[in-house]
Amino acid sequence: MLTDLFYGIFSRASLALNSQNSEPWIWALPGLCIAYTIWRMWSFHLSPWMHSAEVCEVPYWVPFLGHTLSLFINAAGLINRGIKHFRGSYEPFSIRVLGERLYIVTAPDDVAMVYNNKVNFSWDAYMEKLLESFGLSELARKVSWHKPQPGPSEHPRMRSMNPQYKSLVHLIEDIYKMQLLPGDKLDAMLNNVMSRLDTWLQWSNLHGPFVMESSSSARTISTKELCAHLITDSTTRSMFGDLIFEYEPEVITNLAVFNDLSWACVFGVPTIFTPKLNKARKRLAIAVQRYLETPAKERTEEAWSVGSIIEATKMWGMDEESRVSMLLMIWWAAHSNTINACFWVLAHVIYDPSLVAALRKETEPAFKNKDMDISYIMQHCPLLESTYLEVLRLVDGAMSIRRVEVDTFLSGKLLKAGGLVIIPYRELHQNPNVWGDTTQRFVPERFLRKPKLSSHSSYRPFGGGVSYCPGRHLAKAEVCGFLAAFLNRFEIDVPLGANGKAQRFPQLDMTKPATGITACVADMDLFVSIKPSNWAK
Ligand code: HEM
Repeated sequence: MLTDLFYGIFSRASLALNSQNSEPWIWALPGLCIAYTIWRMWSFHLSPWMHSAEVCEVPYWVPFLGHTLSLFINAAGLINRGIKHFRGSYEPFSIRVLGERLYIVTAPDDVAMVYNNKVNFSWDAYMEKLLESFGLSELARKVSWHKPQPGPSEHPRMRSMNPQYKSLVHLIEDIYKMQLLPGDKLDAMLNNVMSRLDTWLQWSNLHGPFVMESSSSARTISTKELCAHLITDSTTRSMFGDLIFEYEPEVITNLAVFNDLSWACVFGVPTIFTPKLNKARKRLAIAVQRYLETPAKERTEEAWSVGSIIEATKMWGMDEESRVSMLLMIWWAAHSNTINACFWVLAHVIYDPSLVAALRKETEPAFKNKDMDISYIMQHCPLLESTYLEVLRLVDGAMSIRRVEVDTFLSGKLLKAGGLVIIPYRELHQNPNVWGDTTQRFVPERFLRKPKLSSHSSYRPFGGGVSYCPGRHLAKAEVCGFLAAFLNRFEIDVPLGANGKAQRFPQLDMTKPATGITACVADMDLFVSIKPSNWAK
């Protein structure tokens, strides 16, 4: 009824505004004001009061547009505003983006329920969006969700490769889990990546575009470039071998551009606005295309998962362009977050000399031989692990997305079928009810003092439920191994900046929607001066 009244007043006012006669203006403006006031009263006061079981919406000024701009300009600020608007109750609330309602879930128990109930809250809808954003054709996406049936016409390899006859998307997820969850296949990949990182982090090998200045005894390093270069190189070679670098010598530069701008791809920004991203993507796609055309027997260094995914996409009859897009997506997932994690862990540690000393002491036994002992680092370095978990808590700006399949109550509030649920990690990781009054501070020993926090429902750097990151073990080895080797092999100093003042601690770039660990502001970096440590010379 109120809606009818609102539209009645609104259409009379619009008619008046469109009229040639100037007199109706006198009527039109107050009419519009009244209509607008009624709409605000109804939407944000009366309706929530009358329908108390429904999820309340954060007020906004412009109908339809709602919070669209705020979401893209400062998602964390918007969600924080929502939490404050509902007086820190952490009950589910909603925001409006281009006319659609998005449910924001931040209370630890609600988060656990969304992740655990994969029937009511589906991950597949978001995966479908991701496949589209990465460039899979409509037909390829249809093919990817198709569940094959056993029978005489099935591909001869189907039964051995896909004994449960899952859809291609779910088969690829399984392949990734087999590669990355603890077992022989993870060991093979982890040893491959770590031995490359170990080799890079020797004084005699540490040359590249990340070296800003160099003398025989010291080098100035851009840590941002260093992390990007070493992690991309080691991860990429462990996946595709050296062959991909023959097909595209500028792999590292193009992947850096792709990573920086991947948010635009994930959020479906039209390609006309992203020429730099398109160019980098095209170069990488050509390299992957050539890789796909290379016979399997010549792709001798590839990871088991890469070979399996290439075979599976062929078996499903996916078109070539979509196969390339699928591999690009997997390649991106394998290194983009790890680069940023490495950078932030390094930055937080280097600014704290007593932590540098403590971590050196703790990790030193892993370097008593020439090669780094990664199992020692993974199993016997609790302060390093705690530091890593604490940095992830502070810098992870990603969100999990699920679609509500069936009307479901969370904390007494009704989430309607068809709506999208967003779980924003930053807000989970800053919740003062969980993290106390030091929530904003870097406390390296936090997880050492309270180990249970790492499995708390409000700590989700790797997501949860069906999409719980299978790469978390590899990521931990890469970041912790990288840091331990850097601290043990080099004496490190933070020189003054170009302006003669102390370098500012790098800032998180909160102006772009994050797809994982938040990147550093584009024109900030952390330059360190390094010398070989005495024993490593
Ligand atoms: C610090 C580093 C990393 C972080 C913070 C991270 C974070 C995440 C998160 C939050 C998700 C779940 C997304 C969601 O629920 O919407 C995810 C999924 C995934 N991650 Fe990671 N990740 C990291 C490293 C890696 C690495 C090294 C690999 C592979 C080598 C990897 C492979 C994947 C894959 C394949 C998925 C999708 C899982 C699925 O569809 O079931 N990640 N990651």
